[in-house]
Amino acid sequence: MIGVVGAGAFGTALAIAEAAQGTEVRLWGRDAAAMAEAEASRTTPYLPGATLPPTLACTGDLADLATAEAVLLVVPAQATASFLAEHGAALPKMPLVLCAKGIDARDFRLQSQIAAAALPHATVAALTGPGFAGEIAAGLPTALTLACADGETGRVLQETLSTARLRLYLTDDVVGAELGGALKNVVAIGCGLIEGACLGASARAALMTRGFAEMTRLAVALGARPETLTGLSGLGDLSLTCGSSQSRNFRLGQALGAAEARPGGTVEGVATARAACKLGRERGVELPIAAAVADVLEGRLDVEGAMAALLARPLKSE
Ligand SMILES: NC(=O)C1=CN([C@@H]2O[C@H](COP(=O)(O)OP(=O)(O)OC[C@H]3O[C@@H](n4cnc5c(N)ncnc54)[C@H](OP(=O)(O)O)[C@@H]3O)[C@@H](O)[C@H]2O)C=CC1
Ligand SMILES: O=C(CO)COP(=O)(O)O
Repeated sequence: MIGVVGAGAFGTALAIAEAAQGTEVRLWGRDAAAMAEAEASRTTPYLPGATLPPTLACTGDLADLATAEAVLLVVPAQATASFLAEHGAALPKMPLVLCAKGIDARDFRLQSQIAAAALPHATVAALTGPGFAGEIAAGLPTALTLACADGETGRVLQETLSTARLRLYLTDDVVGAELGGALKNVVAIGCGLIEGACLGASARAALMTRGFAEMTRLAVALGARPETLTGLSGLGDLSLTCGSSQSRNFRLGQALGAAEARPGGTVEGVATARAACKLGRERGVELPIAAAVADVLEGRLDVEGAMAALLARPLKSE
């Protein structure tokens, strides 16, 4: 049995993908009444049109996950620390697969660092890469990165979690995989800003490419291997989210660029932009794009001002 903790769009999509091949899955959500409603109706407001497969059970009681062979943690990145502090002891002592994409804005820790501190004896892995919840739930072909420092646990998880439609590639570079997934959200907001402000496809390609260089610089300074960033979890997810309005990060940028109201929902790149700037300052890594995105998000610059600041930087070699 696979346990999934966090019953939003992505947690439910992963639960559906695993259960679609007949695996028993238990999906936990913090709102017991909403979970009872999902269990009865076989639907969820987070994924309109999706049907929960028969082997997927919804619950509001973490004790129902006690026999899970692995647990996927899919609460938003900014909630991981408080969730593990409150409920970590109730999770089964089985590998914990971290699925959120973000850096904690309070103490600048990665998800794996938060989990290691909260559950020092747990084996943790990260699941990241290009995949929209709606597409995964619909059974469309998707490839993701599974990162685990322990090779044998990683191989078992890769076998257990891969399905006919969801193909997991394995790496032991947890820091690289996590940072690819977290930092691409910041660049996706930037690309959305360009789209919303009608600054053109050329500007978007430039921001995406220079954003990728910036992601790699910071990730390597924090211990990642550069080739991890060229894989699914970095370049793969960047290319998905920097050009699709299915991405909430891209959509937020688009709305701000067009001077429209901010859409709601989980937009991980907002907190991560600020956290990345802090980590960059600490490590002496220049992050002009993350800084420009943070400046716009926090109202210090408008899109034109941010673009002017980027264009005025000294000319560089590539
Ligand atoms: N959606 C996608 O396509 C993808 C998302 N991700 C990542 O997955 C993570 C989750 O995103 P997503 O599922 O889309 O977000 P959603 O906004 O769809 O859902 C978030 C879920 O987390 C729950 N939640 C929030 N805070 C807590 C908490 N403190 N304790 C327990 N549960 C909590 C919410 O509960 P409630 O309903 O009660 O508010 C909700 O069920 C993000 O890091 C995102 O980057 C990764 C790849 C794809
Ligand atoms: O990370 C994602 C797809 O890989 C989802 O992107 P958003 O969080 O921007 O919607």
